[in-house]
Amino acid sequence: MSVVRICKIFTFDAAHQLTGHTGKCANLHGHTYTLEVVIAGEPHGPEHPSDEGFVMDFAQLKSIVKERVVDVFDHAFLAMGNEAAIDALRLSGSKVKILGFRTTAENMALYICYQLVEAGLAVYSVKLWETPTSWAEVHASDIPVGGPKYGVGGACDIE
Ligand SMILES: Nc1nc2c(c(=O)[nH]1)N=C([C@H](O)[C@H](O)COP(=O)(O)OP(=O)(O)OP(=O)(O)O)CN2
Ligand SMILES: [Zn+2]
Repeated sequence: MSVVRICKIFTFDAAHQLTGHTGKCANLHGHTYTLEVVIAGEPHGPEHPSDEGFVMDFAQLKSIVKERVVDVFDHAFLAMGNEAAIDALRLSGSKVKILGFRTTAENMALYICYQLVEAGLAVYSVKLWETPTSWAEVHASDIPVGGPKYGVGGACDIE
């Protein structure tokens, strides 16, 4: 049998702020993110009659990515943890997800990839489109055992 890669594509809307950035992204702003999740494996054989020919049922993949990532991030303020707006947003009842790292496309792709590996998926890669012209891609095989390193300046343990 041959290894085949399959992909499912998701979108979610979220706000973030790159505090300390010298450009426009230092402002609190939002994106409609597109997430491409690629799974690798050999298609099932006749011993799995329902899923024969599938690497993985797209419906099952959708359900896991939705629960672990999309539903967590959608319509949230994705925060490192030190943004001044957090308290006001929480007071107003807004959804805030503290990630503990600077919410660049690169760091978010690393985080998402690791979350999905931890969920038991045979992740090959994730690609996160932050805008229609900007994306970051992570190959699961490049993530160290124990999880991604986000950089000394990007870590934050504020909860
Ligand atoms: N390497 C990175 N650079 C930037 C990131 C990032 O996560 N990684 N993030 C931002 C901003 O958050 C925002 O995404 C702006 O990005 P940009 O591509 O510049 O957005 P535009 O709307 O200006 O895109 P155009 O297609 O060029 O109009 C900034 N940089
Ligand atoms: Zn942005």
